[in-house]
Amino acid sequence: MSPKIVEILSEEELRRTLTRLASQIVEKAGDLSDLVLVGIYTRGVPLAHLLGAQIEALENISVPVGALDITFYRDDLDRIGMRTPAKTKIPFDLSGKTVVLVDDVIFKGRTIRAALDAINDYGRPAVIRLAVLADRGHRELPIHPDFTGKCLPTAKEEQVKVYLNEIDGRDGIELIDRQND
Ligand SMILES: O=P(O)(O)OC[C@H]1O[C@H](OP(=O)(O)OP(=O)(O)O)[C@H](O)[C@@H]1O
Ligand SMILES: O=c1cc[nH]c(=O)[nH]1
Repeated sequence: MSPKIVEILSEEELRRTLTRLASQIVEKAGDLSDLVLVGIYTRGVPLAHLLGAQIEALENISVPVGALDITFYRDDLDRIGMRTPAKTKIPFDLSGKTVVLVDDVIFKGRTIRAALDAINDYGRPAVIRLAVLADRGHRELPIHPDFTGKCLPTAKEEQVKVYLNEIDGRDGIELIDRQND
């Protein structure tokens, strides 16, 4: 049987959600000249650029955007083995900055735990916040987003899939249930 797929956010809803997240970040970030966005590969990176563009449109200020590869900081690297080389691009010092980490989905929280570890290599930010497009619950660590696009109660075996035009050729979020697959 094919998996059951339910649309959670349409293209339009996803873009509207990004606009809201950008406004919330602006509202809470304090001095915008200290704000930097760091997207986590894979889809956190285009999301961080989209949020940066929205903030620029709202506030007429250019926010630095970096890209973080957390692969080497995962707590299961032994099990999954070495994958691709690090692609991190943070060509600015994070010391004293307000860093907003950006990812598409938060689930167990282990990716963000690794990201906090990785960020240490690029300076000591004044503050680190977390923005995600979808929070599907089931955390295994005490990590919670500060900015959430969509809170999505899910079953553990379901999958939340974010599609972004920049990578997937379309925008949207789907909930996928492979139980009867
Ligand atoms: O909270 P967690 O349980 O750590 O899960 C969340 C992470 O899982 C997905 O990444 P994935 O590892 O699938 O890699 P990808 O982004 O490169 O597809 C997602 O993009 C988050 O980064
Ligand atoms: O459902 C999930 C779980 C982790 N990461 C995702 O992108 N989706």
